[in-house]
Amino acid sequence: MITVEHLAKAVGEDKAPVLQDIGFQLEPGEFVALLGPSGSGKSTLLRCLALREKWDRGNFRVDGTDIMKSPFAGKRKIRREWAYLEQNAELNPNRTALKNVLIGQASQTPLWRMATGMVRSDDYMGAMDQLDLLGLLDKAKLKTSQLSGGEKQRVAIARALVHGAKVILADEPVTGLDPKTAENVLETLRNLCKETGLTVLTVLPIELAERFASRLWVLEDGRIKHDVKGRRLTSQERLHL
Ligand SMILES: Nc1ncnc2c1ncn2[C@@H]1O[C@H](COP(=O)(O)OP(=O)(O)OP(=O)(O)O)[C@@H](O)[C@H]1O
Repeated sequence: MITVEHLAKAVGEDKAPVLQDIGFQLEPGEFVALLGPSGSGKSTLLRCLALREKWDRGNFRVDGTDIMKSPFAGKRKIRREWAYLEQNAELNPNRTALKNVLIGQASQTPLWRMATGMVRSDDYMGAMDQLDLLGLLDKAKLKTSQLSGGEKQRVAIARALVHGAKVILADEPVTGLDPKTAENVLETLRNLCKETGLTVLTVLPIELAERFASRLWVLEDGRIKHDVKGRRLTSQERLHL
């Protein structure tokens, strides 16, 4: 269970308030789409939850751990168990897609493994399975510098899944993908949410959000103005989107 209360964040030199009072509870297995006009704070919210931004205020509890009050254990938990996927996936361009998936992110992998690139042979099959699931089997041996933006994003998702992420925070993961590939990626994530209890928070276009997410949040004035489960948005709720 993830609980956030009164999250506030101001940005820039003039300290413009972007997030003013964000609060929610999330159960394992939820697939949340963040919606809202440009500049409404969707990326800022994901970055705050990934602890890539310092919070100005707010309470944050994950599975009973108070993240703010136990900075060391709390932050380690988030860095190990949560994956944050930026709009431009952070991958090693000189290594293949497969190696990127196997080696993992700096926060999830022992240093010696990052440095040497050594992996256990039994990890190999799992990585190939995940690349296959995301439609990347034929790209596994290519360096990620040779992949498109969408392919890199899917490698980053495969990497998060292989390393057992419990929560994925993904900023516009299907932007730039062709419609069929985008649907495949979102269907994979949706199935993982249902079958494994993975939690996903992501920024998506509204059409895809309504088809794939189990919960829709509309951000406005620094708050979650609408929190909708199991249905589409009404015309009133989508007024400013
Ligand atoms: N580091 C920063 N310095 C100054 N302003 C910032 C910073 N980060 C974000 N902002 C501003 O905060 C506001 C919210 O930005 P954010 O990227 O979170 O919005 P968004 O809803 O994700 O927008 P979009 O849909 O266009 O990606 C914007 O006005 C943005 O310019």
